[in-house]
Amino acid sequence: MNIAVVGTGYVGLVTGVGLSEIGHNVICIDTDEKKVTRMKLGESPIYEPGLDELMTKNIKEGRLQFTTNHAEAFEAAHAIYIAVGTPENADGTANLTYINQVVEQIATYVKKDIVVVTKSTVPVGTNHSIKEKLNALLPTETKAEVVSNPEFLREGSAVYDIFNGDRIVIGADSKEAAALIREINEPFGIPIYETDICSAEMIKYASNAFLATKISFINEIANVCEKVGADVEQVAVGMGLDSRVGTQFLKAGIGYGGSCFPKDTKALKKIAENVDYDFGLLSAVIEFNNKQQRKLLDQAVADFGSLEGKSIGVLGLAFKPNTDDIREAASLTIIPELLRMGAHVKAYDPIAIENMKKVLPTEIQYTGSAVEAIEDTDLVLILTEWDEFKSLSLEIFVKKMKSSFIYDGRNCFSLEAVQEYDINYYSIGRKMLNKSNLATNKN
Ligand SMILES: NC(=O)C1=CN([C@@H]2O[C@H](COP(=O)(O)OP(=O)(O)OC[C@H]3O[C@@H](n4cnc5c(N)ncnc54)[C@H](O)[C@@H]3O)[C@@H](O)[C@H]2O)C=CC1
Ligand SMILES: O=C(O)[C@H]1O[C@H](OP(=O)(O)OP(=O)(O)OC[C@H]2O[C@@H](n3ccc(=O)[nH]c3=O)[C@H](O)[C@@H]2O)[C@H](O)[C@@H](O)[C@@H]1O
Repeated sequence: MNIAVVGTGYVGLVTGVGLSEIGHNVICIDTDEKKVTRMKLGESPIYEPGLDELMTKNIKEGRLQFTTNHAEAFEAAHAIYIAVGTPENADGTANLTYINQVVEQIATYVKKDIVVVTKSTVPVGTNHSIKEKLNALLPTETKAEVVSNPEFLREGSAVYDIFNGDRIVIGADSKEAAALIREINEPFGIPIYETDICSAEMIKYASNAFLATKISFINEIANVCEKVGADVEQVAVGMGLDSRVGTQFLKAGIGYGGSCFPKDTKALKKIAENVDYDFGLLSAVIEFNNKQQRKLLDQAVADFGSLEGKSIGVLGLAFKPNTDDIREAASLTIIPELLRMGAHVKAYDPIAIENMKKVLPTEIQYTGSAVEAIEDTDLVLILTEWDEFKSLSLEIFVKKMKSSFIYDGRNCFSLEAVQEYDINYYSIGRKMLNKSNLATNKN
């Protein structure tokens, strides 16, 4: 099958590469010329383990091409996938500017019947309005069908997810269009769930909102655990043994970030508001997550008093490990606040430093290693659970830091391991290991 994929971000590029790997002829279009030039050489513009290799392979085998030219890309396409961004508007609603641009481009360049597949996360009703607009703009003899095919991949494991997802959702009103998209996807060997368009659009938002709720729930449990002397890690294991609860997404920490959970929870709240429904539970999840992202900061202020003049090492800038994405990361909440309070910040991340430099170019002292970031510091904050941090020897903290205060927002170390050292260790939902009575550190 010939497929055109519009937009080569995390979703478009990985989808395009995945579809070519299962045998389709794929042409990916992006308006960003620099990106397209790199991709033609087999270089991924995003950090995603395994992606470069798979791109190069499929380019060489002649199934994967890149262009900035929509007309060329649409010419032979049996289906056009839309995978452009749907960022957040200031009021929390989804911004459909890029989607609308693609609709115009399809209407301008498509000359035959076409099936348009929406991969982007869009509010319920968007696919119906895409179909209406297209059929109004296309010549009368040409017909467009629209299929909602939301994406569930995670950044950092996107290549794995595209071939090993739990389900592929196909939302369609037309049996023929649904059959075409089923046929395209069947080689993935992933269970396919067919439904109507509105339900497919809602499945995407409901899934992300549910996962965000699960994270906020375990984080609230963690906060109570700290106060009653329970250990959230053990509580999560015990809860997960019940298959109705499940073991995943019960990792307590400093809240969820990334380009989707924060944006999609707000968009769903707005979708409900637009039909006069107050989604109170979701509002609480969003509000609580904002507080949880500040948790280490609040704890540091409570323990140290003023942070002015303190040297603080930050380990981890990305919103989660194995990605260079810092969108809505806890680091973006915490670091500016530390700087405002007069602290000196040294920061290290294995791959997200370049992205952080675009936001805070001079205010932070970026280091080339984790060890340099912790050297001579009064306090270290761990914001992302990179394996590189988890495998650091705890002795290094004792040797290199001015005084060994580690505030771990991702529970990278076991309490048993930390207990072996002279370290003051605060983590999420677990006992605080307070070796040198923190009260004496207050300014
Ligand atoms: N990032 C993720 O892990 C996931 C994202 N999603 C959803 O997928 C959609 C895309 O997200 P990302 O891939 O993160 O976006 P992104 O922002 O990384 O990439 C979008 C790309 O589209 C290009 N573009 C914009 N307008 C264009 C046009 N008219 N023609 C050609 N290219 C155009 C941009 O230059 C950019 O390269 C969003 O709706 C998002 O919510 C869904 C699941 C996972
Ligand atoms: O719509 C999307 O864009 C995607 O959003 C998430 O994927 P992603 O944001 O890449 O990453 P996750 O692994 O879900 O992590 C999101 C955030 O939640 C946090 N998290 C996750 C799991 C957990 O147990 N605890 C926890 O705090 C992570 O640290 C991270 O900040 C979903 O997992 C994907 O299914 C979805 O396709």
